[in-house]
Amino acid sequence: MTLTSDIKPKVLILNAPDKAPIDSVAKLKEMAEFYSIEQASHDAVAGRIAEAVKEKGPFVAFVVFINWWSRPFPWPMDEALVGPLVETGCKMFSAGGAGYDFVDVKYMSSKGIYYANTPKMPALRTADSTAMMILQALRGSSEREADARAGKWFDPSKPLAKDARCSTLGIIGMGNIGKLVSEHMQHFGMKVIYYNRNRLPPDEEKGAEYVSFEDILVRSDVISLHCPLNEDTRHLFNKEVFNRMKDGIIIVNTSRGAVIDENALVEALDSGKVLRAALDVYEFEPQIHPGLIASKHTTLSPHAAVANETFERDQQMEILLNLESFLKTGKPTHVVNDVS
Ligand SMILES: O=C(O)C(=O)CO
Repeated sequence: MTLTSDIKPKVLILNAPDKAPIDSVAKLKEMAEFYSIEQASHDAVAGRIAEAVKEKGPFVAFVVFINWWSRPFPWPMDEALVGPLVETGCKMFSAGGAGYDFVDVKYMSSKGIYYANTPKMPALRTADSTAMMILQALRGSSEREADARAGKWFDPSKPLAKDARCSTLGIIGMGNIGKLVSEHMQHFGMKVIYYNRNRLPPDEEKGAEYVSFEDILVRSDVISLHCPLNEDTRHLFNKEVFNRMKDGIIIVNTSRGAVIDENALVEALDSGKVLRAALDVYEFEPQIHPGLIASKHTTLSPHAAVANETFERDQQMEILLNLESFLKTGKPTHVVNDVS
């Protein structure tokens, strides 16, 4: 579908793209008429959408410039939220983030609507943070820092830092982020093995070895998660799976918290089966399991792996590119469901 007509199509936005360069917004304002609503809870935003559709609709697209620092989020993006847009012919939704576990993509596909994500913005930022977290966990930096702050000098009776050059990194999920983490950690001398739904073409493996899920469990010294959260990956790491891993494994997660059963992880940390965990994401955000907070063997950050000075600008620009492509060609740049 190409949107060519003298009447400008209407686009509903949630929050303003306040960090994107003015000219990239101005360009789009020439192509479409924008109406905005503000971030709030799911039910409040559902009401605002229904009202906007009634008073200003119909809209061809709905794009969300989420404010990451402000709760509540309006998720899930489901029929109850966007139904009035769908019923009045909206054809494209987009929000920030590589992940889209908060979106009912099945519902959108059944209605022939695109959902477009922003896979480029988080890739390098998350991979950089993951590399830092792998090194922190290998070195036990949280324990050392806690000692230093408590006025204790180096305690060699505590497990010493593991040497990256003698360690194997198992990556679960070899998409954009997994590939960058593999390259980063090979620079530190780690052997990298990976598990993915499908093996990568050889020229994309770049030194990483494709292995079975079982091999990841028994061969890795560190496992880093980079898979999406879906029905197949929810609690992929549970008590039974932790038991099949090497003793003293290190777990790093910058993907989605619910890929791990947090109760099982806390138990595995307490028993020493898991030596350390470095986590950016949690099963019930923004809550962090008290057992993870209490453990001396965790390095924790509040879903901040992507968050640097430029990420909001780049994320907003990626959403605007999705919108621009949709307005020009009828199809956004990064579709997760190709309904064309
Ligand atoms: O890109 C995503 O999906 C994120 O969660 C950013 O941290």
